[in-house]
Amino acid sequence: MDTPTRTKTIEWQDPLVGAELAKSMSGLAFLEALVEGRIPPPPILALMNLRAVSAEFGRVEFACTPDESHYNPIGTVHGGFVCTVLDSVLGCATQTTLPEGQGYTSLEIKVSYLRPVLADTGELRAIGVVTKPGRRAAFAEGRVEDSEGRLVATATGTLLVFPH
Ligand SMILES: CC(C)(COP(=O)(O)OP(=O)(O)OC[C@H]1O[C@@H](n2cnc3c(N)ncnc32)[C@H](O)[C@@H]1OP(=O)(O)O)[C@@H](O)C(=O)NCCC(=O)NCCSC(=O)Cc1ccccc1
Repeated sequence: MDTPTRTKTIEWQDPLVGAELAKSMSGLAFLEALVEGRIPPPPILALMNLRAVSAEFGRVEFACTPDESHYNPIGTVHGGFVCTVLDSVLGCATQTTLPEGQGYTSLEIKVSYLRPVLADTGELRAIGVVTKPGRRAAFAEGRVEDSEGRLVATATGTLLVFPH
């Protein structure tokens, strides 16, 4: 079938610069620097129109604007997009609780998709909160809301904490 091709251009910076800087900063200092644009944002943020809005100990807020390029074959934004947003805020909320020298990675995430996201949904707000920080495991929860404050998705997750 001959349908018109649509394109978009993504620009990003070397992701290893920020990853290296993270090793010599507390997690909160790193997230504050990301919010204030003092470190190069990881490429996934550009790919997903995602940005870090605020960070405090145990809590982060991100914003993103999905578009048609994020669609699945059933005419809505792919569930993996919303899951990735939630994985990001759960991870970054956990990072804010970590001292310098501690790293983390996601172990598992459970997402509930409450409302579909469409190309005209507009900006989404994602909030991640640490339910319980830990020396070895952290537990976090998150939610995504649309611009009218309607709940779009929720998640809970577990993260592994380890020395860099
Ligand atoms: C439909 C349901 C699952 C259940 O809804 P119900 O139990 O009936 O609850 P309720 O009546 O309270 O409605 C609540 C809200 O639900 C929406 N809505 C409901 N019915 C329709 C409808 N007929 N048409 C359109 N929208 C409908 C509507 O916004 C409504 O809000 P409102 O009250 O108007 O403000 C809903 O929770 C939902 O859409 N979740 C998101 C799922 C999702 O996006 N998953 C990820 C994408 S899948 C993927 O990517 C995987 C894949 C990959 C590759 C290839 C293939 C697949």
